[in-house]
Order: sequence, then structure tokens, then C-alpha cells
Amino acid sequence: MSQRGGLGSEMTGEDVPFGETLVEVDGLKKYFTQSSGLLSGLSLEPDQFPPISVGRQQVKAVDDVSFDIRRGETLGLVGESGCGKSTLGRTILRLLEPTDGSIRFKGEDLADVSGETLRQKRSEIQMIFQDPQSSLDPRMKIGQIIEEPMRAHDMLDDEGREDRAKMLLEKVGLDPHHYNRHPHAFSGGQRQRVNLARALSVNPDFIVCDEPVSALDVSIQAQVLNTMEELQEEFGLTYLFIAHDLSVIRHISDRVAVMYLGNVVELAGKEELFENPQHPYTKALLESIPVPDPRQRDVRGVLEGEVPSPLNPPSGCRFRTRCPRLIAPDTYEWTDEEWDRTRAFMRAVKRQTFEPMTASETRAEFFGGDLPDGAAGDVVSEAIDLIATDRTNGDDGDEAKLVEGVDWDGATELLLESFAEESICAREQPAYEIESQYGDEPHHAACHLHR
Ligand SMILES: Nc1ncnc2c1ncn2[C@@H]1O[C@H](COP(=O)(O)OP(=O)(O)OP(=O)(O)O)[C@@H](O)[C@H]1O
Repeated sequence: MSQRGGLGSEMTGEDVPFGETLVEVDGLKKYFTQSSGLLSGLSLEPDQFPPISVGRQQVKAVDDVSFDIRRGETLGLVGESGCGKSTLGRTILRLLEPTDGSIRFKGEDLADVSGETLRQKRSEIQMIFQDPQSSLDPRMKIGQIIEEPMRAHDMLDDEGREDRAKMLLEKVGLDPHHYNRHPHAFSGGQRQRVNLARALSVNPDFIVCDEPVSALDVSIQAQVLNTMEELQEEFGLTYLFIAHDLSVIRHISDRVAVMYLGNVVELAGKEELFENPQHPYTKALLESIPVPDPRQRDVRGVLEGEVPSPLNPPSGCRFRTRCPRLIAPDTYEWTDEEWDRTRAFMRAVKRQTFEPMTASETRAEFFGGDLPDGAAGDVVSEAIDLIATDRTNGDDGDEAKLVEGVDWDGATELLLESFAEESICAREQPAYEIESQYGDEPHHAACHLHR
């Protein structure tokens, strides 16, 4: 059980036992309203004055996210840059107002509390950011920095706060005699330890850690992570740990949530997630080849194609536009081989990954000479004609004329509209519970392959 640093409040009836739900996130959405580009967003409104309006678009940074965090655990949150991790963390802390959905802490919706109760709740939830450099005021001594939250919460008297700050310096692995030093006298890792001490000063139960070790050298990262684990044990802390680096997530997490474009696409126990990943996005992340420079060992740019804009995310499964396992549309009859070949061809056309060739060479290259049977084959044949170097226009008189250039865009649009947009992946949002191979934690995978 937590010692609460020997100076904290007593356990109260509302304290949550270890392993029970501490934080409940339900249907959470955070949209940012953004004015669109300079002229593109202007539209003519003849019935009003002035007769123009500025279009507003919604950045769907977090879109319908639900999960629980249990007392004493670390839930890792991983995903590529821009997928909404920080926004999710900040919305859970109510640094950002949710657009929809709820966040319950110890069973209570923070939206329903106010005044002294809210102030009290706020001290129970803290956040640590990535950049210890900019989050520490250079003019303040670290003792004052650590005491600041206690002062804001009227906790203890001057002497009590100083004692507690020194005790915490020691707990985070720093020398209490450095109480009067300024942040510039400390290394990056030490500054992050100061941040930890500051967050701990007000006895929080729950800490959102947003990329806390990303700015540190790898050798220092492990030391800071170890200290965080020790503090968690000693103070009974619960962490939501945000990182893009899978090795950091693997080090610290009990369970892991994988985020993609505003959605949690997979959530499972750590071992289950790393040993038995079930979402193609998670698999792609895990299969990414580590680059020699460990500071660049992250998940940026390892997947084919760009993350689509959160202004207009794909329908159904958000990963489908980059997914190597897109499911065959049931509007056509396929054999598995026909669909595999068609899907590979569609991806190659979309990304223009090959030099244009004649129609028969394209058939041979992608389909071994045999197009799919029936209507699907007709579509493929039409698409091949659009990108073939012997592309002809037979409508014009008797002699077919060779048409200049290949029509990549036309072929892409035809294939996507006929096939990709007809797939269940485009039509329904996936959410499935599957059986875990490792441990007995539930395994959530938002992928129609598990339907
Ligand atoms: N205040 C804001 N106004 C408009 N859009 C925003 C705002 N904050 C974030 N976004 C957008 O929301 C999306 C999610 O951003 P967020 O910072 O949460 O992602 P992230 O996964 O934490 O990325 P990173 O690891 O790069 O910090 C991005 O497209 C981002 O541009």
C-alpha cells in the first residue's frame, strides 16, 4: 500500500483499491475547430450580410476513445506522431475541454465537480511533459519549483514544504543539498527528476506522463524509467505513459493502447500486444526496422504512405487506406489469389511504384497473365488500359490512336471506388474482443479481420 511519502493525507473512503478502475474514459472526443485555408474556406452566402462565410473544419484529434486505467498500473499509449496521444492525455486531465464523452476519476465525472472538490481532485492528477528544459522556470531554485504546487494547494507550512521538497529530491535520486540550485545546473535527466519531484509534491494518485524520456539519451532514459517504476511502487501511483518509442513502452507498461488517427486500434496486456499483435497497424509498427542511431528509433515514417488528415479521416477503419490486409469487397466474386493480386496492383497504382508498361506486360507482371473473373476483371482491365504505354483511343475513326501519357489518377480513382470503398473496412467501424494467448487481460482489436 502506498506510504504517501509519510506526509500525505490518510486514506479515505473514496480511495480505490489496487487493481480496481481509477480512470474511466468513455466515448471521448476532442475536435479542434479550425478556420480553413485563406480562400478555399470562403463560400458565397447571398442571403446574409456580408454575403460570404468562412468555412470551419474540425480536426478530429481524438474520436470516440474508451478505456479504463486501473489503480497501480501503467497504461502505455503509443502511435505515430500526430495520432492524438497528447490531445488525449490533456483532455483526460481536462486541460482541454472534451467535445463529447466522459472521463471519470475514482468514479466521479470531473465535469460535475467544482470549487474546493475540484481543487482537491486537481492535486490528485498531475502531468509530466517531454521537455524538462522549458517546463522549469530558470529563475527559480529547484526547491521553490518543487514547492510551487504545494503552495498553490495550501499544503503544509513553509518548513513542512521544505522538508517535503528535500525528501522528494532524495526519492527521485537527487541530492537534497541541491535544494537551492537553479535548473541550469542540472542535466536533462536530472531536470526530468526535478519535474517528477514537483508532480509528486501534492500526493497525486494519477500521473499523465507525456513523452517524459524522449528528449533524453538512451542510457539516461532507462535510469529515469527505473526511478519512475520505483516511485510508482512506493507511492502507489497510476501512470498513463505516452510515447512513440516502442522500446520505452515495452519497458514501462503493464498494458498498451495503440492509437492511430484519433482512435485506439488495439489494447492488450504488454506481453500479448508485443508477442501476439492482431491489428495490421500494430504489426507494422512492431515490424519497423530499427535504425542504427538509437535516437531515431521511433515509429515515424516506417509505414507506407502518409497518415491521412484528421480533418477528413477515412470512413470505417481509419487505417484501411494504408492497410496491407484490406478485406475483399463482397460486391464481387473472388478467389483469395485474385483479391491478393488485385489489392497489390491497386496499392502499386495508387503509389505509382512501377514504371508504366504495355497492357499485356502489366497483366503479366501483376496477374500472371490471368485477370480476375467477371466484373472485377473488367474493372482491372479498364484500369490497366488507363496506365498502359500502348494506351489507345479506339473511338476515333478506324485507326486507334496512341494516347499521350498514362492516367495514374484515373486508374487510381477507378480501382479505389470499385474495390477499396466497397470493402467492409470502408463501410463499418471495427471493434472486436479476441482471446489472449498471453495472460488473461482482454484483447481489443479494432480490425474486421476478427469479425
Ligand atoms: N490546438 C490545436 N488546434 C488544432 N489542431 C490541433 C491542436 N492540437 C493538436 N491538433 C491536431 O490534432 C492532431 C493530434 O495531435 P497530438 O499532438 O495530440 O498528436 P500526438 O500523437 O501527441 O503527436 P506528437 O507525438 O507529435 O505530439 C494533430 O493533427 C494536430 O495537428
